[in-house]
Amino acid sequence: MALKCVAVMGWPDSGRSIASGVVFHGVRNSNGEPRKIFVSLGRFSGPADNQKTGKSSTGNDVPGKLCRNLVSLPKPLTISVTPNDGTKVRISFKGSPGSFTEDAALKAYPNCETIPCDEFEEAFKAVESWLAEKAILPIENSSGESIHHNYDLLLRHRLHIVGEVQFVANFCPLALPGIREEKLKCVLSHPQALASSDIVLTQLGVARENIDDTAGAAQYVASNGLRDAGVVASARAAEIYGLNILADRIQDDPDNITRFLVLARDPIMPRTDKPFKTSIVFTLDEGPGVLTKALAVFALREINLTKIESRPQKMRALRVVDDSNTGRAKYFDYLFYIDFEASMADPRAQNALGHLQEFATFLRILGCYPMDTSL
Ligand SMILES: O=C(O)C(=O)Cc1ccccc1
Repeated sequence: MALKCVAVMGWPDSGRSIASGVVFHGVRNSNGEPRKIFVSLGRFSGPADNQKTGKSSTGNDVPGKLCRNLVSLPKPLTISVTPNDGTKVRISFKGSPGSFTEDAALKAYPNCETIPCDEFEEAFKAVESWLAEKAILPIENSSGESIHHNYDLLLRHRLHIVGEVQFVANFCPLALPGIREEKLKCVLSHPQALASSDIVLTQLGVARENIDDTAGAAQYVASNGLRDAGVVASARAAEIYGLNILADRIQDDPDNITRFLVLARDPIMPRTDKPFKTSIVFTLDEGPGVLTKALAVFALREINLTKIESRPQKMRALRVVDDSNTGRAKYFDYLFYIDFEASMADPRAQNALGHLQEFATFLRILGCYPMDTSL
């Protein structure tokens, strides 16, 4: 099997983006048809540079006054690249202003304009429709929980992973000014924030109510003047919605890290001068030892795996959109998501994926991006 790499560049002067990418040819499927792994594809970059949404965290459509000045700004990781025309990079995220996801966006892109969305799907669509240049979404945390829904969205959409952000969320109990923690009967927050703050919340003896957005919970308590309800949210949420910070870092594990992915319409060019990670998803035929064989393609080349996730697909069709954007219904027994520590510019990674493709029934590279080594 010959593995050929082709770098494709084109149309820089025509108002279109440079189509840059790496195509791996030479593999045939069981019907003898050629198959290829397509890493990336150029896109039209013209329209919508001045488009704005009505909903911007910097546009301040948010009620509440500043209350305390206890905000610890996240340490910059700065993947940050400001667009050439001097405008701020627009980053969509699910949640309200003051959420931890927005904190993560500001860590990586300190000067960005964040675009709050009601759902993860909307954050993807904001990028696809040019309302945002990037989306950011949580994917897993160091307690071992993965956000499975977001894995499904990665596959259903054709955005590329262009970065990761590792972020230690500082969970703070918040309440209306003048309310002491003994007065609280219940605490509202994202299930992950509630679960991670179990020891302190148990000591407080409060009921817990799940809301899928910590900052949204803060906004709710503030705007409804709830005197017997607190929230677990960020110090920035306290500032935005005019709540008091009752304590700091109440998480059971002070080092619990949440990992976020940054997505964009175009992939970034893989490099080898700094540590890169690659994320892939694939399916295998059923049979004894096939997963071992799949993992061996990395072990043989001494490529470290940082994540493996499997998602059963027995019960429902999944609409898969590949880079050619020809969506079709597919039924898989299992999807395997793997992150490995190598750049696609590294021949070891190219050979490993060429090898994997010899027996994988589906393979897509979700992105190749610099590792966040800031923590
Ligand atoms: O609700 C938020 O603030 C989020 O951004 C989701 C989340 C919740 C807890 C930890 C990390 C991200």
